[in-house]
Amino acid sequence: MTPEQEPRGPVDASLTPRYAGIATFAKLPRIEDVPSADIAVVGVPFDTGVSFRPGARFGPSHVREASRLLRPYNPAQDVSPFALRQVVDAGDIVANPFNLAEAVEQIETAATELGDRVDKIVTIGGDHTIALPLLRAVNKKHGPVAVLHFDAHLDTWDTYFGAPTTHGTPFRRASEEGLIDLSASMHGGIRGPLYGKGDLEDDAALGFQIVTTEFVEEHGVPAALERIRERVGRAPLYISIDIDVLDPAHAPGTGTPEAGGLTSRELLRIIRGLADLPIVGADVVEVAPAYDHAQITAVAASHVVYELVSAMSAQSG
Ligand SMILES: N=C(N)NCCCC(=O)O
Ligand SMILES: [Zn+2]
Ligand SMILES: [Zn+2]
Repeated sequence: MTPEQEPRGPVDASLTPRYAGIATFAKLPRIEDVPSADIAVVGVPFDTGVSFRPGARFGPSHVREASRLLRPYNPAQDVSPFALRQVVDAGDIVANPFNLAEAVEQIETAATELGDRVDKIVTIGGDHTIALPLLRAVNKKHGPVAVLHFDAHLDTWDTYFGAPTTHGTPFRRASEEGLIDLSASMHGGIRGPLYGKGDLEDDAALGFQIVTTEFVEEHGVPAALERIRERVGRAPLYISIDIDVLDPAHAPGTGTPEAGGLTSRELLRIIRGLADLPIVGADVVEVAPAYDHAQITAVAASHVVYELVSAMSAQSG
């Protein structure tokens, strides 16, 4: 690589204090500032699809603020993602807060266009509704993908107040549209009260399998990873992470918190254990800063994004 071809990394924290300057993700360059990019982090500030507490529209900027402290070498994966690939912050996708259908189209269009410019995208939400247009965009590029979905919630419910497109329904809609390889898809970290037993039956009928939080507690991360890896195989993999998969102690800043979740340490270990899989895209959603304290949730989310980018960097190219 000639020096001009070398990726432009984050602002050097030994020359400019981390707390100075505008917060792009990890102080990385903006997409406009480099000739081309391999991996883009993009925000989708949108929360018109929520069933309970609003506020995830402020998630992207909150996660970027907390990402200032990330450093360029990731010892857990033995990789320097920002040196290996050109990683950029692609800013925020504009999504109409007053018209959910239009917003969903805007997100699909913008994610498709961005997907034409870069190899892989990690999206910061926004509420979980955005996974539907993101999967539509991914499907155009890769066909049906295995979906590994970490969440307290199934998000395969049918409708809320008659509305089919909400943050509780993206994986039902994506399944119906054939966007997902349902022979290789799985939920991780599911827990908490449901509307009825039928929720689980409906979910299984769609084709999903589940590794619950209880399974992780009972058998540990290695056993959970074994089940996940057996299920997803080597299919192109999309990872969707609802930050409420974490215990509210680890992620209070979210709209539909459920007690008894994973620790951030467990989630980070799980992602690291998937780092060699063909991850084609990912999202981290449902960070709602109004309920956060001391950036607890945003720090966790920023590290989750960092582990995803690290894993992708070893595969892109
Ligand atoms: N995707 C998230 N975070 N939550 C879905 C919860 C839907 C419900 O209120 O039942
Ligand atoms: Zn959730
Ligand atoms: Zn969710």
